[in-house]
Amino acid sequence: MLYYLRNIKSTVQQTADAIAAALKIEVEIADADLVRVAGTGKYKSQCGCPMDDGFVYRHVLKTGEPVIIDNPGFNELCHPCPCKGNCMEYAEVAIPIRSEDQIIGVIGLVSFDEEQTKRLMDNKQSLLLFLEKMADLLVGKASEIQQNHDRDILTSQLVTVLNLLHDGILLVNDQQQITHYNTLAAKLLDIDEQEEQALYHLLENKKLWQAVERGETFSGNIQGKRVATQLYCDVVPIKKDGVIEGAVITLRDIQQIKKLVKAATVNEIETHFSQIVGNSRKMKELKAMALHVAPSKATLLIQGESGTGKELLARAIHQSSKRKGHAFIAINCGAIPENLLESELFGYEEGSFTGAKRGGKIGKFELAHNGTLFLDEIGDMPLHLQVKILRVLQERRVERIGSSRSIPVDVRVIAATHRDLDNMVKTGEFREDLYYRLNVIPLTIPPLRERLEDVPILTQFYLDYYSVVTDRSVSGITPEAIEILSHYTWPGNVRELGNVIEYCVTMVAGGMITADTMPKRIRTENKAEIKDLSLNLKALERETIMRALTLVNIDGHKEDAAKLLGISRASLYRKIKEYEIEENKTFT
Ligand SMILES: Nc1ncnc2c1ncn2[C@@H]1O[C@H](COP(=O)(O)OP(=O)(O)OP(=O)(O)O)[C@@H](O)[C@H]1O
Repeated sequence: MLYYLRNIKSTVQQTADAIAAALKIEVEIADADLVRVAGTGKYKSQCGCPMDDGFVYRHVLKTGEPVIIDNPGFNELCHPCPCKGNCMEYAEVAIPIRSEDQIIGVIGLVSFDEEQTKRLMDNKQSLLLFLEKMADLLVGKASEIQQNHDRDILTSQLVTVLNLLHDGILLVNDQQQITHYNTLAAKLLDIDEQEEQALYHLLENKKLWQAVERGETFSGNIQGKRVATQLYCDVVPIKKDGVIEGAVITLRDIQQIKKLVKAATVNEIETHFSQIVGNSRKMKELKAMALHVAPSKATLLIQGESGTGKELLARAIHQSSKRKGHAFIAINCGAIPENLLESELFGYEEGSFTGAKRGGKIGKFELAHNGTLFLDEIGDMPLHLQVKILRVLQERRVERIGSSRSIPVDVRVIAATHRDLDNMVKTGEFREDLYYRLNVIPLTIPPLRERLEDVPILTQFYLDYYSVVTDRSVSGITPEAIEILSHYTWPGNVRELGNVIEYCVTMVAGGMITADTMPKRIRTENKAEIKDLSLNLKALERETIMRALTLVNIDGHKEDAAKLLGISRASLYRKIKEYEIEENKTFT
């Protein structure tokens, strides 16, 4: 590292004065750029000036060797000097100021009379040793100043970085004293910068204090002592060569975390009952029922086939409840591997299992505090987790994996499934106690095939939606196409209908949706269905006619049979012929 004598000007001057006083001789000290940094006697007034004719010093700086000149003007170093022959100096000693492998300056002693010259020349060797010691002192001081300066810069860089962070940061020493904190920590904990700060003055939690003292990690909710705010803290110990030096504590305002969660879950998808499309009697009844139970605290179970809108209904219920200002957290129990599901739901403490994240993890129950937790596909929940869910529902507290601390949670659970839970209880696949707990208010969404009258309105809804989303307007849909949609069985329910309309809107691009532009499977199933239906109708008609003939006891009473059937005698004869009914057969 390169040190600069100009950074320790006053120390350099004090050193020059001390040498001059001790040796009664003039002293000048130059830096590596040949600028006089300090001087005594007649040189004092020339400090800060470049030494243009410092041929001797230039040589010392270049070679790193001391120089003694006892015959100024005759020494070969004096040859280029313009003052050669008029030199006022009697003798000179110059030694390098060396820092590691660099020369950072020169100390020069100059005599201006015989007496000074004698003193200089008689004690050459001890003088050189003395000057070397002085040079070392200057290097030591320069390095100390430079290191302080570098440390100050590093500190202010760190402070800037710390203050840019979105977490509060406390640095604590091994005595639990706070040595540094950023502005957010000062705000979160109400730190008074005049006071000396001990950790226990600011944060109320023995486990946290112990973790710092023992050099252990810690994560958890903590109450600030001077503020009402609940904080989420992480402690990471600082150790050097195995010795505890202190810790870094990060602080997050729990309300802020919740706001972020809410922003990510609520604002984006606010769902209202008006968004649940459907005017069929069954849907009207369902929506009325759901609207009625929405404000209550009751746990709900929504049953229905895939794609019938279970999550949509759950969101609408949340939005119509007092919890709407808080998070709606959805988790699909069937889509998460069994070994991860538990930690997703309940969270875990740091170090509770191999692979656990540093700082632990907040579970969905905690995230949904004050809000709604939507447990989709609850029928896929493993039995051992069903027990844990039941416990949370009963005790309204949750325990993270690896923690004995139970955290109070106020969560409304809405569960959903496409499976027959009633039957699963009978076969032992679903716990009866949990089933009854969840099924306080059951809501069943009918499959689309049981409310085909909703197909036209849903079709229009998706036509409008996908015209906007795909930016391709459609001029309309033919009655025949609507007819086909209305006769399809919709195994994938509303989701499938939405997909079909998206396909049509994309395919026709500005034109009319017709039967021919429908996906093939919809058209083919439909034709087969219509054929089936007409065959069924014919079979039914044949059977009814045969029953009527039996009732009136066949022979001679065809008129009565026609009356019973509400058709003319001629029609009855035509149909007997058409259906090849054997007239003399007795029908029982
Ligand atoms: N009545 C409806 N009105 C408007 N959109 C609906 C309706 N029902 C369902 N949808 C839409 O259909 C899609 C599927 O709905 P949702 O995810 O709520 O169904 P689900 O029953 O939860 O399905 P799964 O059981 O497969 O998760 C969503 O895009 C949803 O917006």
